[in-house]
Amino acid sequence: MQNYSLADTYIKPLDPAEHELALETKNLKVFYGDHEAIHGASLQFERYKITALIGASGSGKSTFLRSLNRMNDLVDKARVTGEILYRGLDINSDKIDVYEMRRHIGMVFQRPNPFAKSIYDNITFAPRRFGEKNKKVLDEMVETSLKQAALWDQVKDDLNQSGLALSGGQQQRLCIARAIAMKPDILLLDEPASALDPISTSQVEDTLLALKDHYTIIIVTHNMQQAARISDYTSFFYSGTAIEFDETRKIFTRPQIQATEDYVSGHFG
Ligand SMILES: Nc1ncnc2c1ncn2[C@@H]1O[C@H](COP(=O)(O)OP(=O)(O)OP(=O)(O)O)[C@@H](O)[C@H]1O
Repeated sequence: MQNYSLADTYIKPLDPAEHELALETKNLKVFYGDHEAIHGASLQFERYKITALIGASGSGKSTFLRSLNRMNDLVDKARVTGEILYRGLDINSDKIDVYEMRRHIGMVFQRPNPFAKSIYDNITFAPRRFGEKNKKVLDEMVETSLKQAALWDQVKDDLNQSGLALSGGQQQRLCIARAIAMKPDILLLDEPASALDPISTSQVEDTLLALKDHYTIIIVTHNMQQAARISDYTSFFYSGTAIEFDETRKIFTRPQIQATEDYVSGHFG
């Protein structure tokens, strides 16, 4: 594989006067033991937009994404430095209540992972744990989040069926519904469609496009067409560095950096 300079980067700045920011990282580094997997990423994420993180396997996309709601806290030997600014707070600080923060910054994983419970219980599990007991409120929450995840019409007649009885695409939309039941501001998705067939993938993409009205979405994807189809901004990661960040149409038509150009045009390596 050709070696590209990690110093050669282009990160388009988003002027906060014109672009409301939902989240921003400043010099974010992630270490696994002595290995520095992310080399000081400073990226901005605009509110109510979809930002795609692309790059070859091992370039650090998932590591970066996981750090945005401190999932790396759960990874042995992982250490994160730098700032992750959300509503003026650095969520990487020791003073942050991580469980409370994750209500605002939710995550959906690569493989659909519904609980072995009913559809209703999948969605109400976390809200009940956070103290919501009112049946009417919970019912509304189930209906709203299933509607937002474009699953309501398919499951409304049997909310007691097991989440595991749904198709893969439906399970992933149930996981999205479960994540948005907590009304987060930001949804992090790590290759949410990679385990799905093309029809389910397209349904999940439609769901994400519809969710953009209410949520800021940051998505890791290996699928270049998917990034081009659904995202407003794209960041290209190479060897632990956010090499380029710009509007998606620019990344795919006129990238500033050779490594990005080679990656998006399939001439990488
Ligand atoms: N739990 C871990 N422990 C140690 N090293 C890790 C761990 N997770 C990831 N890494 C290392 O960090 C680097 C970035 O990996 P990461 O999984 O973030 O890349 P990625 O771009 O998401 O890859 P993929 O597209 O294959 O998921 C790699 O060198 C990887 O080996």
